[in-house]
This record gives sequence, structure tokens and C-alpha cells, in this order.
Amino acid sequence: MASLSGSMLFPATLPHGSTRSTRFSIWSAGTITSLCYKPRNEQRKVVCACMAPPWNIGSDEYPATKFNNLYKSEHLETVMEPEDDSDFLIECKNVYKSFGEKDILRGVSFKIRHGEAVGIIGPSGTGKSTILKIIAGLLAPDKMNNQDGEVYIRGRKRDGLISDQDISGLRIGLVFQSAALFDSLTVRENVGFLLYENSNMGEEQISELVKETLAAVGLKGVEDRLPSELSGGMKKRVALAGSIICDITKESIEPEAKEMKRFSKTDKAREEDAVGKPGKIASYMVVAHQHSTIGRAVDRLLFLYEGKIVWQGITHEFTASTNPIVQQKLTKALRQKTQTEIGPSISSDDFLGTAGRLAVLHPPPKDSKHKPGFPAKAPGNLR
Ligand SMILES: Nc1ncnc2c1ncn2[C@@H]1O[C@H](COP(=O)(O)OP(=O)(O)OP(=O)(O)O)[C@@H](O)[C@H]1O
Repeated sequence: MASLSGSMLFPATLPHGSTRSTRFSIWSAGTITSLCYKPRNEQRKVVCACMAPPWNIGSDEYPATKFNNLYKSEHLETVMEPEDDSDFLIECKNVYKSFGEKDILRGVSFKIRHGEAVGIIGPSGTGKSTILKIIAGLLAPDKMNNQDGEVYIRGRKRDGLISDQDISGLRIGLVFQSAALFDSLTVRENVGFLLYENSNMGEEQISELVKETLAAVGLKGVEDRLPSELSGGMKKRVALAGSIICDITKESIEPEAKEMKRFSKTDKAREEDAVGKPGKIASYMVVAHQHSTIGRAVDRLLFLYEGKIVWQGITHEFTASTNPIVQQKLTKALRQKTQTEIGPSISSDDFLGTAGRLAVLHPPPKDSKHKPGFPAKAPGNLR
């Protein structure tokens, strides 16, 4: 699954005119979106995950229309508070997207709260990656009947692509499913690549940042290793670290910027004020194939099918649902998929080995109603 990886190897121009592919292109987008990320103690994480089982739904027996009746949440009241628009990080409103003749998204609507851990599930090719790309601002939603599908990020409507906008305090980065590491570079060099290339930070400073960032994704003592010496999951974490290490102000990457002067000074307080420190990841989105992994990682699931969100519910409802279709068909098919295509023994630690797509880094609003620490289910050491 996970088409967000290979198909997204587009180049982008970085500061100083160098051209990179994969995660660095995403990074260049990320640096545009966030100029001053101020960490707060109460930051929480959003996890979004997608998985793509070859479900047998869609057959005559289980057409999508049946699932439209399931567009409801079961027992949401057990964990959700009354809606308050100010508390949403992401909202997709009636989003459409076609590629040529293929209608992929046909009116997708959902909301993700600050601090909420949400997974998007659905068959392969159903448009999960497309949703993430639209949220990330890499794709624009189609106009439908002269109306745009609307994407709101922290209550602000996204117009156009990410490069058109600067949503203060918000950073969005992508980590590809194929880890996109440079094989001949060490972990330290991979993670710190952008800083080595484009900042005037010293070796020691970059090295320290690399170390902290690796720790934030649950890796310690691997700085001198080559990618070939890492497991698949570790590679994903390294890729994620390479993404979030740029949770540094643009000023640190563009030394000529005025703010850089502040940043490069020894004043620790100012530095911390200007820099999003590793380990304060507010939110991120990942993908995974395995339902058991999703269960550990997210609190709520959105089920995308035939271009629409046709079911949503608390994660455990997906398997414990009293809905006979969900219970009998979806979970069964997922189990089959897991055993035949992935293997039954993937542990939660491998979460990022089979996952890793999109990170949204943001400070939650001051008045957010969610308690610090929520969600409880962030994967492994990324908590
Ligand atoms: N840029 C593009 N041009 C043309 N078709 C595209 C493009 N991007 C995606 N598609 C098509 O849109 C459909 C949805 O793709 P998408 O990658 O969003 O699916 P997905 O649900 O993430 O799949 P998977 O789980 O297999 O990764 C697929 O049929 C894909 O071929």
C-alpha cells in the first residue's frame, strides 16, 4: 500500500538553490509554513494512520451504499466533548478530487481535534494518501459545482497549496514510506542533512540537535550507523527525525534572515523561544497496514470507501462494533491481509517500519480543552 511514497519523488528547490527529492522537497514546504514555532508544555500529538487491506467489500454483497448507513460514530460520547470549532486542528469539508476520469474523493468531510489520534482506513487506492496530500497542501481539492472543497487548518481555510501560505506556528512535513535515506551517509548526516547543507550551525550544534531529535523518535546511540545497519522501523524513525529536525525556525536555515541573529546568539532563553525543540512534536500522521498496530496508535478511525467517509468510530469499536458488516467482514479481511501479506509478527515497535507519512507539527491553542497527555495511544517511543 502506501502510494504516498514512490510516486512522490518530485524535486523541489531548497534555499540556496539546491535541488533535492523526497523528504527534502517536503521539507522545503515545511520551512515555508512555519516561521516561528513556539513549543508549549501542554503540547499533544495527533496521529493519523492509513491502512489498505484488500477488503472484499465493494463486491455486490457489500456495496459502498450499504456503508453509507454506517456513517456514524458509535459511543463517541464516551470520549468526545461537545463540538467547539476552535479546538479543531484539521477540518475537511466536502472535499472532491479526481485524477482524469477517476473520481477519487467524492465529498469527504471530517474533523480532527487538537491532540486527537485518528486513523484513516480504507482499501488500497481509495484515496487515503490523496487526503493527506490535500491536508498537507501538496494537492488542491477540486472545484465541484463552482465550490471548492474546503480544508481548514486550525480554523483557517487553506487556499491553494502549502507554498501559498504561512499559517503561523504550523508545520507540516512528510515522511515517505520508503525511508528516503542516503545510504552512504550516517544517521547523523541523514538527519542533519538540511542543516549541514543550508545553515551556518556548527558541527557540534547540529550533532546535538540530531541527538535530541533521534531521542524524540525513540532512537539513541545510532548516530554513527549507516542506514544499512538499521531495521526497517529504525529507518522510518530516522526519516521522521530528518523531518522534524527542521522544526527549527526558518531563520536558522536562512542565516541572512534577521531572526537568525537572535537564534545564533548564546542567549539560551531566546533560542528556546525561537526554536521548536525536538521531543515536543505536537502531532503527526502515519500509515500502517496492520490493524493491531492501528489499534495501539489511534483513538478514532475514519473509514474511507468509494470516495467518502462511510464510517467513523472509536478505534476499539472497529473490531468490537456491533455492526455486523464491520465486525464480520472488515476485521476478518484485515486479519487475512495481515497474515498473508505482512506476516503476523510485526510488533508495535515496528509501527514506523510499516508506517510513516505526514507530520503536522503545531502548538495547540492555549484554550484547548483537551487535557495534556491525550492521546494515550501514540506509538511506542514517539509518545
Ligand atoms: N497524481 C496522480 N495522478 C493520477 N492518479 C493519481 C495520482 N495520485 C493518486 N492517483 C490515483 O488516485 C487513487 C488514490 O490514490 P491514493 O494514493 O490516494 O490511494 P491510497 O488509498 O493511499 O492507496 P494505498 O493505500 O494503496 O496507498 C489511485 O487510483 C491512484 O492511482
